[in-house]
Amino acid sequence: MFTKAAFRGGWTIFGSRKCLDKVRRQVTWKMTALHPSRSITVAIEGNIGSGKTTFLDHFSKTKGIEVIQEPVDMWRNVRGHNTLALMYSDPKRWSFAFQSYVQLTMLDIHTRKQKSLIRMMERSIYSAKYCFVENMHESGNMTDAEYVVLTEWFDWILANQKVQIDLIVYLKTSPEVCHQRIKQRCREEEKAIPLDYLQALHSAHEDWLTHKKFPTPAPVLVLNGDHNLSDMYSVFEKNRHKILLGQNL
Ligand SMILES: Nc1ncnc2c1ncn2[C@@H]1O[C@H](COP(=O)(O)OP(=O)(O)O)[C@@H](O)[C@H]1O
Ligand SMILES: Nc1nc2c(ncn2[C@H]2C[C@H](O)[C@@H](COP(=O)(O)O)O2)c(=O)[nH]1
Repeated sequence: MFTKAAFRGGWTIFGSRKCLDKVRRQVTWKMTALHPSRSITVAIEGNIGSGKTTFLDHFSKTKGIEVIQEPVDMWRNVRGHNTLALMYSDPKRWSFAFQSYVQLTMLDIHTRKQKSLIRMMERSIYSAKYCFVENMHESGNMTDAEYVVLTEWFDWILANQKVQIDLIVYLKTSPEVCHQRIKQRCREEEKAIPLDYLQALHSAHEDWLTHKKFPTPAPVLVLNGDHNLSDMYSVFEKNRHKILLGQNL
């Protein structure tokens, strides 16, 4: 560590005041880099099977980070009804009901009291609307009337509730890789997910996060999610300071 003398007599040890100021800036930046001055929320976005849970598991080991995974188990058991399975089995019939409940559960997460300085949440109310609801409406699985009712709810929530996020980490994983990983994970309800559904969801994420077809509520940090597991951990660590500062440096 730098001693007080070093700072006081900077010119003697560092050769010049300019050099000392540079060192001071670097030390200050390093010291704040892992401890933002206010609470921040980071949303991990990406296709099904893109590696979001793996990302969250990795950072859950860091002290001072609160991790909230997607409430999939709540969607699988709404007072005894598995709405996730219903949606996959008959999307035309169940997309609206399922997305209504997704929107409610995500709102609940966004508005929960934050337990740590840094909160990392799997997906957000934004991707539910801008990716999944858009895809269901475009694919004809949601009627115009259902779409506008969900949009009215969404617009009211944004106008009346605190659902802000400070950084979006976008795990950009190719649909083909997601498809392989979903098979590997073999979640019962997802066994029949076709590649073209993942391709449509990839386009929806790209439309939102890359082409900005819809507002992005925070800076977007794009990480290539196609690497193998050990390389992904290196990618996570290489970007740790950007992720924990809650901004795309
Ligand atoms: N980089 C990777 N390489 C190989 N398998 C991975 C990688 N990341 C995740 N997986 C595996 O793929 C499946 C889906 O990963 P997961 O993190 O659950 O994705 P998501 O939460 O985005 O759906 C899991 O079985 C997980 O162990
Ligand atoms: N139709 C929607 N499905 C959603 C939404 N959010 C998540 N999901 C599905 C996709 C997966 O089958 C499962 C968990 O997602 P992972 O990406 O974590 O595997 O839930 C949504 O808003 N609409």
